[in-house]
Amino acid sequence: MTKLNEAFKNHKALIPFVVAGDPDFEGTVSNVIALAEAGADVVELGIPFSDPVADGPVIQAGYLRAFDQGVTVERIFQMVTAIREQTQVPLVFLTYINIPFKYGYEAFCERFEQLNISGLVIPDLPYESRDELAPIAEKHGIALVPLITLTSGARIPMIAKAATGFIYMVSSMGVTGTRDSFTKALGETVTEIRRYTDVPIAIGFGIHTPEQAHELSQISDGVIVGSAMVDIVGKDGQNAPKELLLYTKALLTAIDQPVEV
Ligand SMILES: O=P(O)(O)OC[C@@H](O)[C@@H](O)c1c[nH]c2ccccc12
Repeated sequence: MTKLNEAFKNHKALIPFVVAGDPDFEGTVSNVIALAEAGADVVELGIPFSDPVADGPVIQAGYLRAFDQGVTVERIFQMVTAIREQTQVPLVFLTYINIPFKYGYEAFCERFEQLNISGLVIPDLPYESRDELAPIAEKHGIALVPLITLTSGARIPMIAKAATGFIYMVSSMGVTGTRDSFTKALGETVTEIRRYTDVPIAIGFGIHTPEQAHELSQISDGVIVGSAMVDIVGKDGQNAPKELLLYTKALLTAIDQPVEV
């Protein structure tokens, strides 16, 4: 938890997302190391799931490539062990609730703690259903990162007040995937969340150009970039680490730019 707070300290954070097991096990390890080397503040790793309701075509394709490699949760934990031999970059996992449910919440969170994984994002776990998992996550020092959408409305105070780690502000309606523009309502929602919590707010969904990363980091504490990263992995395969490094550096440079007046 503290590691995640530190990731946002004194600067805007960049959180790239890649799929665990894509293009293969060694490839994921190299990709995460490249992202950390480029300066990513946190890396978000997706556990492939068969029915990923919140994911668009690019990330679904990433999950399928990982399934082709025979990805399992156990194999992913081994992958993290290999990653941890080379980098202590804060890690957050994205997974659908069936995965930790089937593994067992206690055992799942225990593994997270052992592997120094800082947080968990679960898109199909509504705030109202978190009580079974939240105390176990907390006991193991894992932040259960809540998602707030443009339609969260009256539920914002309750979600924001209970948030730890950071808040995932979903930029737009629909599934993951790059977007060309963002609604002004986004800034208003971030301001609304701010009234209830000091926990950092990161915006994700749709961001792919350095300009967008810059623009959205100005109204938040950081940005999450997924589909654009997974697209690179899909296209460049074994060369992905180099491309991810360059792309991440370009995003970071844009985020660090002063605001134009
Ligand atoms: O792919 P995008 O549009 O850049 O969005 C981030 C996203 O990939 C990552 O955080 C994510 C992947 N799968 C998700 C499911 C739900 C919420 C978020 C996610």
